Amino acid sequence: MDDASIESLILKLQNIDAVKFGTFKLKSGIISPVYFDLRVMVSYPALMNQVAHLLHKRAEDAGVKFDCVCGVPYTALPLATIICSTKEYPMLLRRKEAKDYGTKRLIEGRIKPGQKCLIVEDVVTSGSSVLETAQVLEKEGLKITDAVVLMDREQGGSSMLADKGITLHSIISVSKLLEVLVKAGRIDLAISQDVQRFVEENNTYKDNVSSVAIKSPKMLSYGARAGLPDTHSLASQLLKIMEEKKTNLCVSADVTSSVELLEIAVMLGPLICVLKTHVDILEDFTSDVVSKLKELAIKHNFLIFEDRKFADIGNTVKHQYKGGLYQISSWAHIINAQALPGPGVLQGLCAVGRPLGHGCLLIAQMSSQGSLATEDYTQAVVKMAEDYSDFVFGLISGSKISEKPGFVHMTPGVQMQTGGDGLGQQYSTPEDVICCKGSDIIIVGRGILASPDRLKAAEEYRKAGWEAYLKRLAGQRTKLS
Ligand SMILES: O=c1ccn([C@@H]2O[C@H](COP(=O)(O)O)[C@@H](O)[C@H]2O)c(=O)[nH]1
Repeated sequence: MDDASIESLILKLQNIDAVKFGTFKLKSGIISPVYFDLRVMVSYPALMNQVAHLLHKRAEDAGVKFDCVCGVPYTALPLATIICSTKEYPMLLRRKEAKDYGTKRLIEGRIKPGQKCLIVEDVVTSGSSVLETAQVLEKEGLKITDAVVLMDREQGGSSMLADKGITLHSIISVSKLLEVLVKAGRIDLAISQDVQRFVEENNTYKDNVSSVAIKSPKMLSYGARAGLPDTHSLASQLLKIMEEKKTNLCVSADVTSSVELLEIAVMLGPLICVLKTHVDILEDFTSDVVSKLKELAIKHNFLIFEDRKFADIGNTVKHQYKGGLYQISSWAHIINAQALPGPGVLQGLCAVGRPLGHGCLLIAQMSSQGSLATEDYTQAVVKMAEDYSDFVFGLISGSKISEKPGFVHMTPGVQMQTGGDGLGQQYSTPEDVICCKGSDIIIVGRGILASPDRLKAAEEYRKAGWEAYLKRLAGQRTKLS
């Protein structure tokens, strides 16, 4: 879905008064500076068709496979109807209340238990309406794994649904809406900031997230954390790079050709703090490539992170890190490891990496749907990381989960819009990851690599990640004063 069609859709929605700014009392009693009334769309058939087409395309682009479609009552019902009639999917109709006569069914239509049903919604705030619909459908034996929505208010709905096994794919996020309206001169910056603050302060899920997540990240800048006495020297170097280059972006260079890998490093080097590699997917690896990568890392001041995910006994990982075809320890500043084997994995890696001044990130959580990392596991990983902080300098996680201010949290599964890739990957936005969840670095792969203009896309992610960090710092200052 290209930026131009999203921008034109946003402007059309504002033209028909589906987006309003002012003072609105919500159903919950909360006063909101923004209100979405997408019901008005029913009076604009061309727009209805366009939105229905985009919702279907969003699911298709994400590789979602489904057998039938169900809209959340009421505004999404006509949208689901258009999708079903134009693309010829069977539709299921959810009633809000069962009739007290006749069949008393909550779902109308032919139900085929075991089939996958795609849920369609107009606006998601907490995600509770999507979840309610999913639960009614599941009671009838249908499988619900994905939902598409026109507007994600970014107030925790996608995280809540992800925890329930439902990936939310949105067309427009509130951040995107504000960005477009400010750029078009339709609203001023003060209104945009007011809405952003409201969204951040009224996250319906932030207070309920995993008890492992640290709820109020300490108010220290990257630069200040770099200077703390017990910050690992590599973390300190990284935090300084971030502060100096104003970037918390790590690009995941998941490409199979060495030429392309080096092109990415040349082009995006100035915008990133870390370049992440999967060296074993290169079809033409030579030691010359990593030598050139090292030179580029010095030239553009970034660190190299080989995402090898070591996960064996100490003796084996020692050899895997130091030797073999790739000799990872000779060029990667950062590596990562699974904690599953126990501390031996770190002892083996540390024996090789520590004398070289390298560091390791322990994987506490994964971004993929159905990950087996439970809260207890994650907590045990945090403890192991802190116990080995002479080599481990941070964590791979979805949010800030360690209180240690010198620790760096890096989060994969980031794109401008929430959703998934059809193979289990789940995406959160830079704003959510950095500002709401308190992580430090966004790891972005296809969000940048799949763009026809990688430089422009990387700059957009750098900007979004950095602004989310500044907002986090500013928000904390406001709360303290
Ligand atoms: O939990 C994890 C751990 C690692 N990854 C890696 O990050 C990138 C993500 O790529 P996208 O194209 O942005 O989805 C990829 O290299 C993964 O191996 C992860 O996604 N989740």
